[in-house]
Amino acid sequence: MAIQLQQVSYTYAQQSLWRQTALHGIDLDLPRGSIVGIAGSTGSGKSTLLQLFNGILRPTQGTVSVLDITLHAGEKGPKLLPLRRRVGLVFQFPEQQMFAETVEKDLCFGPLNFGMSADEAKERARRAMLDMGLDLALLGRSPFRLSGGQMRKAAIASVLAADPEVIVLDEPTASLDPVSRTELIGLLTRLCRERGRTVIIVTHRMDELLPYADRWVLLSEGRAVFQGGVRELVADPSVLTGCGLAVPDSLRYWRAVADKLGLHDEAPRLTAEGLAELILSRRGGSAARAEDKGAGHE
Ligand SMILES: Nc1ncnc2c1ncn2[C@@H]1O[C@H](COP(=O)(O)OP(=O)(O)OP(=O)(O)O)[C@@H](O)[C@H]1O
Repeated sequence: MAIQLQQVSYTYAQQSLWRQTALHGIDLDLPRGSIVGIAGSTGSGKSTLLQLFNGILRPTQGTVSVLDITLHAGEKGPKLLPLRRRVGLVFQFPEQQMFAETVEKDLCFGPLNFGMSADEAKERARRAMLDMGLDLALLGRSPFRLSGGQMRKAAIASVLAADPEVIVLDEPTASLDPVSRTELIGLLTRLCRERGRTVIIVTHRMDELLPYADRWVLLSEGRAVFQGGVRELVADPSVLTGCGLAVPDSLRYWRAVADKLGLHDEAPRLTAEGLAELILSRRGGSAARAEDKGAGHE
């Protein structure tokens, strides 16, 4: 497993009279080399949960195991640097993680801190910028003189530059244009499928991640009310509405088609292209005629 939580609770402001318990008794198993989507309504505890994964927050109860590092409630110890080296976290608000004078210094910070040479760090920074589709001319600019979308991309690039084994992202596509959103999900999918990285994404846009996620965790009022694959979500979308989420369009379309064509045992097709291909293949002759017509126009 990449990440395991056993009976984890987290309470903010433990020293004061006012306490807010954001997470209650969470058990989680997130497999290595998978893409995991985390969803839940506002205030359900998603950002708090992510911050437990790289030790920014320590559990107030229970145990968090990340790769081979285990953090127990109340424990203080020298485990944070190795953990942060292996688990990169992209914050919900990118300005919370950009702090250096220039974008380049920001992107080099992780690689240098983890022992790379200056040249290696600069090369990593350059590659991460290109992966994120950012102009290299921005390397010399202050992160605070970037547009919202550029800053989000630079914040993601600063995590990718350190090449962590587990990449955790809090609403990474917010403030990105539709093309950049698709490209980012594509890049993260490749990092998972081709390089074995574990990718964990909090999202309010389930539709864009549904075709790629291996597993979903749904949170409601600080509790993990669902853990499973897309087939389970398709079978019972009421788990979504039960925690205040709308059923994503792609799930609704798939259910409508599967009901009509009696395809309940098929793997859900959650992209427009996948669904269209399936419908056409079921219509057989009509599909062939449509192709013939298309060829006739060439
Ligand atoms: N620093 C903090 N101090 C006290 N309470 C906090 C703090 N941060 C979050 N909370 C509370 O913890 C609960 C969970 O917050 P969290 O930010 O984890 O939710 P979320 O699911 O990420 O929400 P959103 O979708 O709005 O980003 C909320 O009730 C919130 O008010």
